[in-house]
Amino acid sequence: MTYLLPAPTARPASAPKTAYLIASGDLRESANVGGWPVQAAMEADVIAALADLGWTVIRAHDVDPATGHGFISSQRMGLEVFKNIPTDAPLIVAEAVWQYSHHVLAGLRTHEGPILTVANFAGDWPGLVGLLGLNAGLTKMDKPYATIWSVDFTDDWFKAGLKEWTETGVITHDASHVRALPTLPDSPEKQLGEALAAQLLADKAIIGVFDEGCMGMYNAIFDDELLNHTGIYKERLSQSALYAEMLEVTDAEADAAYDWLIDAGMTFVYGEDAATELTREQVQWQLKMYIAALRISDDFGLDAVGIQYQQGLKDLVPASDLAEGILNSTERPPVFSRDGQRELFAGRAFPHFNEADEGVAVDALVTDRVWTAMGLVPDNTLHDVRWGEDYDGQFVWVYEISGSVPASHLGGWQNAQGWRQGHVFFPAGGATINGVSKPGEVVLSRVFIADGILQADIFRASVIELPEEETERRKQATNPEWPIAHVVLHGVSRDQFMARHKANHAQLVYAPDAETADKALIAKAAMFAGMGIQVNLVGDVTV
Ligand SMILES: C[C@H](O)[C@@H](O)[C@@H](O)C(=O)CO
Repeated sequence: MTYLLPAPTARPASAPKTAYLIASGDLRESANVGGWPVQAAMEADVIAALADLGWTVIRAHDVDPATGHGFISSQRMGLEVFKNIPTDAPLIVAEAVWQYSHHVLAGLRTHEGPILTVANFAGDWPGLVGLLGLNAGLTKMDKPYATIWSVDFTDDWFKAGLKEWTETGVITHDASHVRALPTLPDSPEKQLGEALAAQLLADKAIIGVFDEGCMGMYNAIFDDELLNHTGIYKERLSQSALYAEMLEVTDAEADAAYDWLIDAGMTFVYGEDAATELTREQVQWQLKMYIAALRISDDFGLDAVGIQYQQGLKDLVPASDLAEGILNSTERPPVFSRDGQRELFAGRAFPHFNEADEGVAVDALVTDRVWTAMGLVPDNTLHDVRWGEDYDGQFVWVYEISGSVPASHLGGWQNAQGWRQGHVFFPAGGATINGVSKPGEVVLSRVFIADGILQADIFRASVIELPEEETERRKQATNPEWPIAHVVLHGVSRDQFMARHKANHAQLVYAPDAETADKALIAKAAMFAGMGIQVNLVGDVTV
């Protein structure tokens, strides 16, 4: 018997001083088309910088005349593109937009040549967010890569880094700001963190995930075999069930939640045209989602919940952000059981992890428990690490999540404005919780997978106030409909942060003052460590 054996795919041979370039994109064609001009300009800059070093760049996939953009827009397309790349060729992944990492991770996993990820340090599209998400995915996969970024690709730091990559396949970054958590001296905070960890390990907790794997964020999927050792288990839920539950919520119940928000001072910027403007009907669906999410959380005895939204639900109902920000707020409209007899999770925030990011789930749950036990307001949120620039001699980050923060971060519901989500990302609209995060002392963190284990980076920062014109400039330079925080990291430079951070998100929680923030950080670090998570202190941290 003879069988017809598949012939191995013929790939081109690599050539000296020649790199291939690919660009991972969004699944939403509106975002790919919108972001393409910025991507094309960035790629030209990168190619010019390599030409100065005597290198040639071959783009491994063309601009598609049908769509008008040159992004890899699905995992399948990624597989096809990789068939045209020599397995040992130097490979550049260039990103000026938010991208779905899984479009390219399959190809990158088996690529044998040196890999460089590069982004423009710019705010107009979430390219830095995309870069950080991709790097975190590669880190989780244990795949070596080099990474770099630049405002205009002409600065000496960028040029030196690029040269190093062409010569060695790596780029060395300064990691002197990171240290392992030392043995903590005994303190009430250490004891609290350890006791909370022991309780979690013994009694266990459940995070409810409405559809895992949002927007290609491989880094945000935590394998059960790693997660369960921390005491946390997943309840896998379907967004279809959430939608079905939303249909059961009455208008009167959603109206009551709306009236609560209005009484608390929230305002909404309404228009007429639902295709591009916010309508009361969109908000009604968002409030039904809020109520439905809490009812399902009650049904399953959840300790935290995450809604993916961005695939599936985005074509069905308005954005999840309003519901998410309300859930993460201690002060929120009451929600009752279906029979109206019991108020659900009364008097407390219910931790929600946006974009079903399971690193955020672990962090939100821990933060909620530590801050609550210390008598502090536990309201916490993820932010996209979006961009930043110097202001008045210090680097001020733009932390900006795509739609929601707890209202307390804005100083209260009276400072929260519902703006319509942009139609490029959110066709069905819905209100954001827009505003400017109040100045104050914060603890930042990120739980991530590296070296095959769960790790947590934990660091201190201040949210500062900037003049109104500067805030407005930063909002207009990014997405003005999204809430912004002006973040100054303690003892961490821009490039140290970019090189080290292994996620597109960072978790942020306030403390009333610096001393309390330092103490709460210790309790949080002790709890993470007690859960078996490797803790790293980043920047100036007092322990
Ligand atoms: C709408 C956009 O895709 C955003 O959702 C994206 O930038 C992220 O939030 C990624 O974390």
